[in-house]
Amino acid sequence: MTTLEPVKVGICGLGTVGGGTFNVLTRNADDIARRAGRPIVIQQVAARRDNPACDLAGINVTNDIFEVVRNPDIDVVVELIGGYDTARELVLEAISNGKHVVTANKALIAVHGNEIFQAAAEKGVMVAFEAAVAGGIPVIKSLREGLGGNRIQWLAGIINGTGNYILTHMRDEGRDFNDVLAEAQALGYAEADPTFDVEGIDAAHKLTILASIAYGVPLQFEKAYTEGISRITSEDIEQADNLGYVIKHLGISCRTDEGIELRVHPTLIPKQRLLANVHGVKNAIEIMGDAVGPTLYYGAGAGAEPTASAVVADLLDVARDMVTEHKYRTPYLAFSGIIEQSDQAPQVLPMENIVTAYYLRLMAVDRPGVLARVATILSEQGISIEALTQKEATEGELVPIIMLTHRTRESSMNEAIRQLESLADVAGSVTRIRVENLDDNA
Ligand SMILES: NC(=O)C1=CN([C@@H]2O[C@H](COP(=O)(O)OP(=O)(O)OC[C@H]3O[C@@H](n4cnc5c(N)ncnc54)[C@H](O)[C@@H]3O)[C@@H](O)[C@H]2O)C=CC1
Ligand SMILES: N[C@@H](CC=O)C(=O)O
Ligand code: NA
Repeated sequence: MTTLEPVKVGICGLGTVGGGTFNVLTRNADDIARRAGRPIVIQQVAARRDNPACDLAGINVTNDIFEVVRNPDIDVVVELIGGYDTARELVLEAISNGKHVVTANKALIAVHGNEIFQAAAEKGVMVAFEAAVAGGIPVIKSLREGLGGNRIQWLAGIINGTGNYILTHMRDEGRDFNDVLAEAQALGYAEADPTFDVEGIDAAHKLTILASIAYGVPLQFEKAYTEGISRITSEDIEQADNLGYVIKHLGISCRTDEGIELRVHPTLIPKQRLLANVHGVKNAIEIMGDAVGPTLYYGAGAGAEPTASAVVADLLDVARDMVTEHKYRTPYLAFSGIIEQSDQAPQVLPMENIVTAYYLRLMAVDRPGVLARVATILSEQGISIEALTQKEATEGELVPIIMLTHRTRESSMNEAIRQLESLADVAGSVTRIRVENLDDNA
């Protein structure tokens, strides 16, 4: 029996995830070595400053991340600095130096992934990114390998831990948005720029990656529809609750006859659905395959060691597959030749073409005929109302009118909202929240 050489790893970035990865790799070294069939050793760490959670005694530490990708003794570069530009440069140089790459950087993969995978394929190296989607949940591996026999019909998930943490604490404790966001930042959940979390950009990065793996299409982040949670009010949370729904921030991607839906937005989910009961930093993704039916993946979507769990699992895969010829390895995005055949791929649908149900809240002057005028506008756009509530008001006061509609096309709803907002009876803008209406009966 031949004994394999240790796999030598260089970690770039020693923040939340870098520190977690260092500690998990060190603490569980024996089990990891037995699983990989050889030790996985930390050869070098690049950090701008110490991480108090890590004991770096005896470790080769540099403050130059590029020293790691140029270090001839390193087999695998672990990119945990985050961001687009320097990370892209670092990863492309690592690849060009023949090193395998593990990254947790969804922004990098969603935006520069096509270029990175092309370069990696030419060089015959692996790029693994399990931590990039839903932190510790092994959803990339499940979708890419575990569901490999299925035609994927849709997937929907809570894929931003910070956003879910904020919505959960606002709803359960009536706390202020900014106060809960500061707490999520202190816990290490948020992105360096937290607008990525609250405006849905981070979730759109992750959805882009999942959709590409699900349907075998190139990464197309620029076509994702992105709406965040910053405009969700406690009034809407309460109204949704009265109607039997919970508001969650969902990433949804469906395969339709017209193309692929790729959308991230706040969504009303019926309280009894599993996704409605995912709280705090937890993430969950429901995936519908034609053979398996619905499956659900649940766990911590952010945090040092949950995310490190995924980084280390990737290192194990890389360690095992280093001895396999590149053409026999699992393709980066599950399907072979995605980027080469991009002109034949199904198109991402413009948002105006999607069909869904809606929650609408408008503030109206309480005078005779207002409901009839609202109903006429909706009916002229072919939109039928499933439920309507109007609160009692005293003379001249603005009252909320809350409606749930049946499924309709987004373009019709855009036109109806435009007309509603121009009514003299309606004050301000109309709040629209889409209602989850995915069919999970396989
Ligand atoms: N925090 C989390 O729960 C999760 C984060 N991620 C991703 O993991 C990556 C890292 O995120 P965090 O650890 O949260 O960020 P962080 O900000 O805690 O850590 C990044 C570290 O990289 C260092 N760094 C940045 N540029 C550097 C450079 N040029 N040279 C040397 N050091 C440099 C920073 O000083 C910092 O210590 C990001 O891509 C993020 O999106 C993914 C899943 C979960
Ligand atoms: N900021 C992200 C971190 C994990 O991807 C999140 O909150 O989900
Ligand atoms: Na993951």
